[in-house]
Amino acid sequence: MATLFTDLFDTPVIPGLSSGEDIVDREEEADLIARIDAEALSPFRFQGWLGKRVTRSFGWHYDFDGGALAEGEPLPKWLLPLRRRAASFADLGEDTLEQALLIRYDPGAGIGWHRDRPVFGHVVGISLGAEATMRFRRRRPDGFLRTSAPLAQRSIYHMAGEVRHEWEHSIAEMDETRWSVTFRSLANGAVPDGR
Ligand SMILES: O=C(O)CCC(=O)C(=O)O
Ligand SMILES: [Fe+2]
Repeated sequence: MATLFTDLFDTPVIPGLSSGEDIVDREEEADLIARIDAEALSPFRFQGWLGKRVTRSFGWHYDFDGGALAEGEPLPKWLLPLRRRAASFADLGEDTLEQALLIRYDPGAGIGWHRDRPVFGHVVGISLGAEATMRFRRRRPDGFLRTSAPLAQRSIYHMAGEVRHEWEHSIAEMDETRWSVTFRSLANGAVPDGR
């Protein structure tokens, strides 16, 4: 199946990265955006800095200030049908996507270079509102290998394997508002009591 992230020969641009278009329709998109905006979103905190994007997580909360994973509030009911679709797209059991992160990027907000925390496993993201470009880079002895992929409105992506663990990703500041919902599984051993 050809996806946004495949080349002419249907090879993923980066192994482990796949995407699909129109995972929700326009009406569902408008409803999800209203639901996200109705949640108490707060500026992303990182080691004392406040980011421009606003976020809220459910299921598990990774505290970037303290560097710890903590159990959070359960996923709200309105997110469950979207999680079901995300899990089906990524061929995962829906219960394995234990964390949900809501983000709103107001104009001028983006997300800097990072790899998602190792306590998480699969990352499945849904893009709402303005289209963005996700940039990818991987360090090589002689510099960075770079590529990018469009995050179309109402599309979904899945990061696992190489793209998830070997590459960093970022989104440049945008002029228009974008919302995303990302679902994550936990990595094996992320929770000390072994559950
Ligand atoms: O907004 C997105 O789709 C990506 C967010 C992201 O990279 C993250 O939360 O780690
Ligand atoms: Fe990320």
